[in-house]
Amino acid sequence: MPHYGDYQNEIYFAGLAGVAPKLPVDFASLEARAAAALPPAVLGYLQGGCGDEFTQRHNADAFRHWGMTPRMMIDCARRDLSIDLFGMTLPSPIFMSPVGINGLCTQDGHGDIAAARAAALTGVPLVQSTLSNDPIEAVAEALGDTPGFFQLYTPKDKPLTESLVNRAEAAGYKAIVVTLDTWVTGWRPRDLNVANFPQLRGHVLENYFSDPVFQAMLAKPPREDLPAAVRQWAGIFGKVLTWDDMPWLRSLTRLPLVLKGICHPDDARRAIDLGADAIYCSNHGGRQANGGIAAIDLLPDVVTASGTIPVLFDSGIRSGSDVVKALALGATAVGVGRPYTYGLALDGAAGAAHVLKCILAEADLLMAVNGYPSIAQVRAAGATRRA
Ligand SMILES: Cc1cc2nc3c(=O)[nH]c(=O)nc-3n(C[C@H](O)[C@H](O)[C@H](O)COP(=O)(O)O)c2cc1C
Ligand SMILES: O=C(O)C(=O)c1ccccc1
Repeated sequence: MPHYGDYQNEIYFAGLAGVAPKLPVDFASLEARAAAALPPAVLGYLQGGCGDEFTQRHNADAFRHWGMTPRMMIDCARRDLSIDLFGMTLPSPIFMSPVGINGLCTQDGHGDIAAARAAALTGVPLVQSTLSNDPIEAVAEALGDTPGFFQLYTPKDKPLTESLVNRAEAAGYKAIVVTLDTWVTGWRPRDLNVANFPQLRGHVLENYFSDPVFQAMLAKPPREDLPAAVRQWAGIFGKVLTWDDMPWLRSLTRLPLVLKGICHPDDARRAIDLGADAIYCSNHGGRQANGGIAAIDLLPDVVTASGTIPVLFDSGIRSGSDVVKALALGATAVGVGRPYTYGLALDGAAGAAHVLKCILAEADLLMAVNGYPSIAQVRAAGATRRA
């Protein structure tokens, strides 16, 4: 069983030899470092959100009004952070949320591979976006034995959708995560003010360009006429999905089917009735709709509606204590988004792995101090909303 809290001692002991951690251990310092290092357009796309970014800020701030009560005299010398998901036992309760511009986070343009290596280094599963600078097959290889889940942006073209899902299955991905909230892009002032949308500049489209069904839609290979390929992509990117599409989505795969972007308990119930294997409660980090309620405040009702079906959660996770709170509120597994991308940008796979290790160390030590030896105990203890 990994002892995630040991990362703390590693850091302090390295300090005895005069070595401080290469990257900060807290989100605020990490974000400041990334802001200084990243090209402004990449930073704006990563850091930015919808409208005046109220929902995005509130996602993170809302964790402050949830609290946990420590319990004493419980043997927590060894903590078990493992969870069961999709028939697998995973060593920790976190995963890497899909981020479609991981590819641009490293200078070599292979940030998707670096993210997969970070997953392999930590055992933290990666949800790999459809948007990628490297094809999902290469990303799967870099994952080694660590599980990957494929996040599907459902194209308007059904044969292309089928091809992407078949490729993900063949490459060994363990679940299909269909994102529901991004068939159209939310209003993002930071990107609009500099007229920058990376996909339209030909970035992160490798899964389309490498796909035989997509290639057959073009007169020339994508790299020989990039503007035409990008136009084609823009034309087919986002299918408007409705509940009537669920039987078709369900028929695409035997892998567990996860619906990402569910925020309302009625939607969770409907998804489960129509065959979803897991619910992914998320508001896309406040990038898609502004003015909404913080995702963590929506989680408890979604969990109740989901019964025994697993609930994945992300949006606003910045620390180990955020992870523990989300688990206490009923999440089965918790997604880290922006924090790992900053690590990726600053130090590639090692940087992203550092961020994940810090979050896990803090979560583990919090469980130790609070008297929760396992995730089941965290969940049983719950969290309280402050007035
Ligand atoms: C730059 C960026 C790109 C993203 N790309 C995708 C994507 O391709 N697919 C997807 O389902 N979600 C995508 N997301 C949303 C994340 O999966 C996740 O829901 C979000 O980052 C959670 O918010 P947080 O990072 O503020 O915690 C993206 C998020 C960011 C920051
Ligand atoms: O930037 C995003 O959050 C994202 O997931 C996305 C992907 C494609 C088109 C628009 C937004």
